[in-house]
Amino acid sequence: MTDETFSPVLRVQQLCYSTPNAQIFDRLDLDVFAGESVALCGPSGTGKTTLLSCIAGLIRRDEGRILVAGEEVTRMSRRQLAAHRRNHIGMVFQFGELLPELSPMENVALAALLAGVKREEAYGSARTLLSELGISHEKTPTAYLSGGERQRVAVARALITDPPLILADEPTGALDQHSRDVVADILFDLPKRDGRALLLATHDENVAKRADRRLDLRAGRLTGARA
Ligand SMILES: Nc1ncnc2c1ncn2[C@@H]1O[C@H](COP(=O)(O)OP(=O)(O)OP(=O)(O)O)[C@@H](O)[C@H]1O
Repeated sequence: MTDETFSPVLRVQQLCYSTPNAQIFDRLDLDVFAGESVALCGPSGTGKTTLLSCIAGLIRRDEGRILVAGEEVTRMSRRQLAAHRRNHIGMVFQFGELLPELSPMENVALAALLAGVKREEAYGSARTLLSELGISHEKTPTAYLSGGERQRVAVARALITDPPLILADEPTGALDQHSRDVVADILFDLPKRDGRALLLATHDENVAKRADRRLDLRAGRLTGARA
């Protein structure tokens, strides 16, 4: 086995970030490996969304390094970051943010088209993924879908570029119990099935306990571990 086998998909080293009002991260470290799910917990306002945003390169950190799939995103230009993100990071948010006037198929295929995939292949992969996730409303604008359906479309969109890292921010927060279980099943299956790394921020203890490890964000650092 090479060293690469043991390299984390996500490595955060000595991350520091402050807003004008508060220090959000104080030399925070985090590794997430292929095939592993990690729940990111902690009280409201401690910086879970901010951490996911720093990892995705949507917010520039003050100090520290972030590596995704072995590449240091904290050194990339905006353009490099956008390209790297499209191919290496899939993101799922609380309300399954989609383009409401577009169908599930269009929303999902668009992510692939933006990543440079050819039209036929993009639509073919979108159809396969949507069918795997049980979405049959190929032509209905996503505005008319239920919360659970939208969230499953959002998962399909996150997966279409086959990213090694999935970031999920309260992905089940807006759902009823049944949809919550369905979406959690799909997300926690990803590391096991495809060897992806999953980092999921949640307030829901039932969701958090399904992760391989649970980390709590407090006072700018991560604590706690469960194998
Ligand atoms: N652009 C900004 N300018 C100033 N403060 C900000 C900004 N973005 C976030 N914050 C502050 O940073 C802190 C962390 O916010 P964040 O949304 O990351 O917390 P969170 O742990 O995800 O909270 P929740 O669990 O409620 O979603 C909060 O105090 C928030 O008000």
